[in-house]
Amino acid sequence: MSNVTVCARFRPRSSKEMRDPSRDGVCARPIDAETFVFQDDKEDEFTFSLDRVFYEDSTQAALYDFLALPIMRDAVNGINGTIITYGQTGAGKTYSMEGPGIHDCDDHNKGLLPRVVHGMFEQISSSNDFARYTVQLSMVEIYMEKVRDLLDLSKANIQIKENKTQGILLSGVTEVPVSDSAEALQHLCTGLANRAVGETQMNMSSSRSHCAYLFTIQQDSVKDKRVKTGKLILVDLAGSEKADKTGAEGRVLEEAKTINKSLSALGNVINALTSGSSSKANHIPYRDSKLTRILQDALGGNSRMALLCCCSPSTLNASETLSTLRFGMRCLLPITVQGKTHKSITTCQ
Ligand SMILES: Nc1ncnc2c1ncn2[C@@H]1O[C@H](COP(=O)(O)OP(=O)(O)OP(=O)(O)O)[C@@H](O)[C@H]1O
Repeated sequence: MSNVTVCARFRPRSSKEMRDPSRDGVCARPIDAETFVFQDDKEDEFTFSLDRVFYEDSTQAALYDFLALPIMRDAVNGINGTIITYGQTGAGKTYSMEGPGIHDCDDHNKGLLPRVVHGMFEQISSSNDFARYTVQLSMVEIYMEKVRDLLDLSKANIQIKENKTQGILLSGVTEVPVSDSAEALQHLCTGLANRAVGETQMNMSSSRSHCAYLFTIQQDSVKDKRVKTGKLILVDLAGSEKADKTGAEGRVLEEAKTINKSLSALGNVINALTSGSSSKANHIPYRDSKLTRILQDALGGNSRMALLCCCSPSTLNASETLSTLRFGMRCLLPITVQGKTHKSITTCQ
């Protein structure tokens, strides 16, 4: 992977969290735009440095500009990209990805997904006359290792295939051609409404499934007939809370275990990609989960990825936030500090 960005975002505290009197109620103390000091349940302190930290007062626009805009631009130019929100349930993944609603929310609150859609069509319409673009949209949900088509709920078990020319394919998945942002947003709303219907049918919560928005952007050059294709995938992951902490039993426990397995598969894949070795011996375990298999093209090769670690700033959720941040640190590219290569520059104090 040529480029990976890892950021953290602390959402504002909820009213319940505001009432927590311990240690001012917050577990992170900002140092600057990349660094903060984190205090865990035992009051041990850790200094975290990431590519960017978005604190409680950060805007959706700032998040988009730093994290998503460069990846969207590259995707329009044929470079695959992935944007992922990670974190425990209620940490702000969906708010960051969608905002309060895809369609009917004001400009200020709009999340990454509608901003990416607007930005993509803006870039396409401002491009020169020598290229013709087509954009296709698919939307799937991964629940209990089954891939479900959110644009056609009758396709409840989509198979993942690979082909030499097109790479990873979701066999038979609905791909709708979209020619402007209004059309794309309309389909995304349909997909989200279907997701809610599916939840009721299966008696599950959306926080227990991964949701992936897939854009395939094809650029046909009028001049030299060259065709470039960029795949851009946005993923709102299932909540990352640990199975043993939820006190779950039966199906809920199975759900939690399946989610944990796929999230650790994702961590292992990104870790393998960023651990530096480009030799053939460096096996990338894409096949360990449906999630990593779907993301294979958008993560491997000459691609870009941004991971947003969504965090509660509250001491009430400190241990979950610490594991979210540790996941993020595993995904960072090694950094060379004073001649030594570090996986990250996290330090325990
Ligand atoms: N940056 C933010 N600014 C304002 N409110 C936020 C922000 N982030 C999250 N929230 C609010 O916090 C609550 C939880 O956020 P959200 O639903 O996005 O969490 P989540 O991680 O997606 O949870 P789940 O896994 O259940 O989907 C929501 O009420 C949301 O509006």
